Amino acid sequence: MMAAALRAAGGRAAAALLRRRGPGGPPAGLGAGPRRYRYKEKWAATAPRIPPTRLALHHFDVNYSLQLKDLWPSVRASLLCEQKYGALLNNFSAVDHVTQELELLNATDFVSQAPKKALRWQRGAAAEEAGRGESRSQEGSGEGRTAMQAETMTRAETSPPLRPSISSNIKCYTFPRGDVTRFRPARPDALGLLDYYLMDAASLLPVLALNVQPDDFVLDLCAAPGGKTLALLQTGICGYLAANDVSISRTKRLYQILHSYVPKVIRETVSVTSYDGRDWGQLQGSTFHKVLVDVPCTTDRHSVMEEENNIFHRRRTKERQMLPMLQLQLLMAGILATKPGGEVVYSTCSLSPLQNEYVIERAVEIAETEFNISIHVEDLSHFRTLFQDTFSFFVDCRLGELVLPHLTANFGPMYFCKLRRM
Ligand SMILES: C[S@@+](CC[C@H](N)C(=O)[O-])C[C@H]1O[C@@H](n2cnc3c(N)ncnc32)[C@H](O)[C@@H]1O
Repeated sequence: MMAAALRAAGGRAAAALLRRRGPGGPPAGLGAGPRRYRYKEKWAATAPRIPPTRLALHHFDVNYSLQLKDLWPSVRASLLCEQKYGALLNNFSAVDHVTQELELLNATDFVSQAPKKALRWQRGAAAEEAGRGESRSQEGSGEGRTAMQAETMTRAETSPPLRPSISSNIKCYTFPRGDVTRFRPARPDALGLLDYYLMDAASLLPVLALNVQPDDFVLDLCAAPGGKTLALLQTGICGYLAANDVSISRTKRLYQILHSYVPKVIRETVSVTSYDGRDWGQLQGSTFHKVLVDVPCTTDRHSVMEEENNIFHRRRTKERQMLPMLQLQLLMAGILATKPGGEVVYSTCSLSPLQNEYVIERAVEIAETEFNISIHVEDLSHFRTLFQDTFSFFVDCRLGELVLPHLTANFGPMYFCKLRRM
């Protein structure tokens, strides 16, 4: 029975996976253990339980090695190592000296650093261009050449900043590449509001991609436990913020986070609901300037590390297989909730193309054919330039951007893609 299951599960990789016995693994004897402990297939009443983390890893070995090729072994190792966090500063907290404290530890705000780095990048490109111009016009006077270079440099400095205009109000500190220092737990101020929120720093990228503008009506369709809702509130410019999540228990955690980080007057402006997000398009269609659709997914890092609440548990197979459908329905609802001209950011914390790019492609197609809505997939490739010092990006996405876990920058996975409703 086990041998048949192994064959069905995909042969060599599964066998290799099962040879190594990890914590909570199947009984000894599946692999190279002493002969007397070997599992006697014909005597066993039930097949040994393979832990969901092991099933997840096997599933990823089979699928992601095809997608990521040579990159997979290092991404795999990173998924199995301690992840890095970022400290999202709470602008509502009155704790003093947090930034000084973090900077003394050598942490930097990767959000505010990005435009500076982009400017340096633009200057570098301009200098290169000026250098090329110089070698083209050998005959120009020294003075003339300097003036031309200066003009090119000034143009670079005054040229519009790389899109998006990164919201300067969001501040998130991270330690440099290769530095695995941990942040201390958050501390309360005199009113009990915590000074920062620890989160996967890559989770901020979908919020930054949303590029909230003053007075925007914003919908966070799958909001709990609330890290991204909190980041949206840190911009301080939402005209109206609706935070929805179908799960009542997770919505309670969202309330707790709002309570721990946001003053009452601001909290009360957030509309928290527990609808099935798939119905939202019909409830409040064409209403929002910006919609975040941060869908349930295989949460790849969690799936290889935690047995509890693991979507690779055998009893959740059907639910897992149905995820791309649920994701598509949620994205469609998000598109329908957006005003014409408004924007949707879709995100997952999975590497799976089936949950990422295929969902986008299907949604664009369905919007066009069934709702007569044309969608433009926005280019976010400048994120790779802006944030290359902090995150490792996969360069081969067709649509959207994907942060790959890396041993020196162990954030993600995080896929995000921005759509404009025309
Ligand atoms: C990836 S989590 C969201 C994380 C959240 N955005 C954050 O940053 O903290 C996905 C969420 O989708 C919610 N969800 C699942 N199905 C849903 C549905 N049909 N409608 C709305 N929310 C749903 C889950 O309860 C879960 O909280």
